[in-house]
Amino acid sequence: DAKSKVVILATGGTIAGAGATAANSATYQAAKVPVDKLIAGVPELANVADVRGEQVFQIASESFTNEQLMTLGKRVSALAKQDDVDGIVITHGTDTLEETAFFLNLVVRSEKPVVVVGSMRPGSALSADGMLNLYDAVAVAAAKDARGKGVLVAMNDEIQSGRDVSKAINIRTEAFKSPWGALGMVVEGKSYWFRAPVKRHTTSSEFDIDKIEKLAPVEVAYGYGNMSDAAYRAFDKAGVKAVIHAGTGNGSVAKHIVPALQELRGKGVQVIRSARVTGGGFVLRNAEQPDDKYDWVVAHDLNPQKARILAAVALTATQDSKELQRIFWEY
Ligand SMILES: NC(=O)CC[C@H](N)C(=O)O
Repeated sequence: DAKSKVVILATGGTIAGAGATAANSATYQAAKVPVDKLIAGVPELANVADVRGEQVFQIASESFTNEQLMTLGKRVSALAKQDDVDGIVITHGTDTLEETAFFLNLVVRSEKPVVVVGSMRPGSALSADGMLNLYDAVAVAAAKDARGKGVLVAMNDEIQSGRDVSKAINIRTEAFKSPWGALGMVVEGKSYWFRAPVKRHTTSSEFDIDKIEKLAPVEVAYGYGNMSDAAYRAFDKAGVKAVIHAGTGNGSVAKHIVPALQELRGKGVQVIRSARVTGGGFVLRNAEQPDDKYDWVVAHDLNPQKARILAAVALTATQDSKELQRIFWEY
């Protein structure tokens, strides 16, 4: 059997990090080690695929911009169209890995496996997790049964849906959780599957990175007791197309914030209710707030940062709040 051909696109993060000593598991510099060195560090990759690397960026992922998402997405899409590419792995900082994975899940029109991977400890640390995570990610990207399941995240022996997964812990290697559970596991280079996503993604998506030029500006404000409307007024001045309200409980909105949000909506800004409560529920429409009356949108089960990604993509195609709500139900 010919081995699968997998391209590793490196963007930085802790998986490319280096610390002063092996005891530095948490204090180190991210985005230091080039992709060829990452690949050379795991000779076993050659057992599961023919791999080659490309250095796309060398950054910590909290600094990822919309322009960088676009650049990465267009590169993934171009590679996925090539006959000599069977799967793509993206090494990424963990802080915003969930956003990039969801973005690619929405806009890359390919059945080929796209697997995003990071690590919680730099390669220089005792019990570094990056090498096994990279091996697992390449093994999943090379696997035929990973095709058509949307963009995946392989971390800590688990295969997660890029749509659902979130960084939930900042220190432990079991940092990534999905409220709906992992899709499967990867053990010694073999994938084991237990469920598949039902939301629209990749080949069943109406969005296509090849046809998008610029993402819409969307900002997020966090809800809490005594919240003021200052952030929303500032976002409005800055020219946003949508605001994500990371509301309390069921995406609830303090009564003294409602007038500012209605004012923004009146000017055409979309108001999207997400929630700071992310353990495994979803925001119910017309509960806590009259969304129909105010012409607001609910983010379904998407956390605020994922809701930002979907809104930034969807608003390249429509400015209609009903369409936007349909998209939030379907993706
Ligand atoms: N574990 C990590 O990758 C975190 C490092 C850095 N903050 C980043 O997201 O790139």
